[in-house]
Amino acid sequence: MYLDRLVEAKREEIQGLKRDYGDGDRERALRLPPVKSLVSALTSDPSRPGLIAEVKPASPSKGDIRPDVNPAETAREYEAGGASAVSVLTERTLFKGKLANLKQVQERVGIPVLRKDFILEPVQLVESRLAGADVVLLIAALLNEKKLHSLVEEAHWLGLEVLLEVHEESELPRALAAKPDVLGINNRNLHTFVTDLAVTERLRPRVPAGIPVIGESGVLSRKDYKRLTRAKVDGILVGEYLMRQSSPRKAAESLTTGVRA
Ligand SMILES: O=P(O)(O)OC[C@@H](O)[C@@H](O)c1c[nH]c2ccccc12
Repeated sequence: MYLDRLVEAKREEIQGLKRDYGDGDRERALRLPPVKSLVSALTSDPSRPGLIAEVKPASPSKGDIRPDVNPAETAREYEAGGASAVSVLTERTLFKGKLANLKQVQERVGIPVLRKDFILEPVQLVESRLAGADVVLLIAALLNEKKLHSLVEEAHWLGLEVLLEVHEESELPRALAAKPDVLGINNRNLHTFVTDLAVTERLRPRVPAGIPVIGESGVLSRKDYKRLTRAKVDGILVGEYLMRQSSPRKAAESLTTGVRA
């Protein structure tokens, strides 16, 4: 299964990181200026969800989407098109991302930047902060309760915000108990790749007030975007659809304008 292989490859990468990164790097990360808040970006206009637009060169289910994409240019276009935040895939093998894309994007946009990768160990949080992330993704299905808590805590120490992603209702209590900043409901089943917007519709009402919620994956049209808007989410994360349009700015604009909750 691809996810197992991916996690295994990450574990090897983490061994390398543990050799390369030391206390000095963590100290350096702790001294960085504050991040740009995704929570603020998503809650500033309660009348509509914020668009989180993703730089996604490829994916395990679709193969190449836009492997030659210029991440910084695309992110600037997303911002000009009204996006509230940018998500940058940094996973190399299946998503054809790289860590350097994060910094390039962060240096060119004024909106928060999310690092999308498979984070399993605290050293990856230091790496993320130093590479320019404002927010990191954690995936509930990959982390036990103890790991989840310690990663959220360390992320907060480092000044990062945390987007914690769930797909199953059974993951919700554990996810909320970890006190992430934003809860993501992934419409894509990570094992079968099947996307179903009904996942957000089903889980959204199960989340208590007080934490911003975003619907992720499977938005392939303005109609889909409107459907998730009706599910009363604070943000909507869109990757593939935006990457396939010739103008990322116009594509972002077409999703964000005239859509009201
Ligand atoms: O391209 P889509 O269907 O619009 O999906 C974007 C985003 O939600 C998806 O890339 C994603 C959601 N959770 C993830 C976890 C790892 C890698 C990727 C993801």
